[in-house]
Amino acid sequence: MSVVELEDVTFSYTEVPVLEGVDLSIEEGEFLGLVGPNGSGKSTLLRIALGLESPDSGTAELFGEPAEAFDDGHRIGYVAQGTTSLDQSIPVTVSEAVTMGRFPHAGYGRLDADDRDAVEDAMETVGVSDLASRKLDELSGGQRQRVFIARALACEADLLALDEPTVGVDAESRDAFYDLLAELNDRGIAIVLIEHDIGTVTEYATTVACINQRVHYHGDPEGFAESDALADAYGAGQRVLEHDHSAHDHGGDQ
Ligand SMILES: Nc1ncnc2c1ncn2[C@@H]1O[C@H](COP(=O)(O)OP(=O)(O)OP(=O)(O)O)[C@@H](O)[C@H]1O
Repeated sequence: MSVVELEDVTFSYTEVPVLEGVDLSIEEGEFLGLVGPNGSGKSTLLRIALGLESPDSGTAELFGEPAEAFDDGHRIGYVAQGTTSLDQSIPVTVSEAVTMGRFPHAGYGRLDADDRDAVEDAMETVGVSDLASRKLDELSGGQRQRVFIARALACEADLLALDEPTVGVDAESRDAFYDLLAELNDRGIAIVLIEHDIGTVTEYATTVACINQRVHYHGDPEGFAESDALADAYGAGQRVLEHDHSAHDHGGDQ
């Protein structure tokens, strides 16, 4: 069973079509990098895949169920666009935020020792244990990002969906964050990542989809670098490949 399955999806907000005839799937254990120019429909596609928006025509399924009716929300960790650059006060500590992720497993009742262990393990995995009592608004964008991932881990999410998660995050934290994603993917968590830096996508993702209203490429990162999809989707002549992906394979074997 696919984690995500989109078939012939068409969508528009106004009379201008945003997505047309989009077929795309994410399989268990896959790390899909979703790229495309500004305004090409990436966030919209992700929102449709997660059941947050309904297609005008076509179908969207999550774990084999219609995405819109999917009610096992704890199986998905979604980090929406702009999450790192929150500027409002968030009077919640790191440990409270991660604990919230555990509530579905405790039936929204009292957390037992196993639940508390799961919360500790999740904070440990992403390296935020020493920040447990800090408030979210006292953290850097990169640290806050890790907390969102820890919450998804405490949830035992099967899919992490991340929409430009490292905007506003410094380069070092950014690399560490993507290394963490690769590690989680190696443990079997499916990942879909929207990211503008194509070098990062081809370095970390196991599959790449390039969209601009329709799917211009869907396949392995190596094939993407050699295909005409970049020029097709972005317009000829635009230089978007920034790194040599072949030098940075994270060792995933999907
Ligand atoms: N709520 C909305 N109402 C009307 N138009 C919208 C809305 N949200 C997005 N759009 C338009 O739909 C198109 C696709 O937007 P979307 O955010 O999906 O693209 P994107 O590829 O994620 O863009 P970016 O890379 O710039 O974040 C854009 O032209 C955008 O202006």
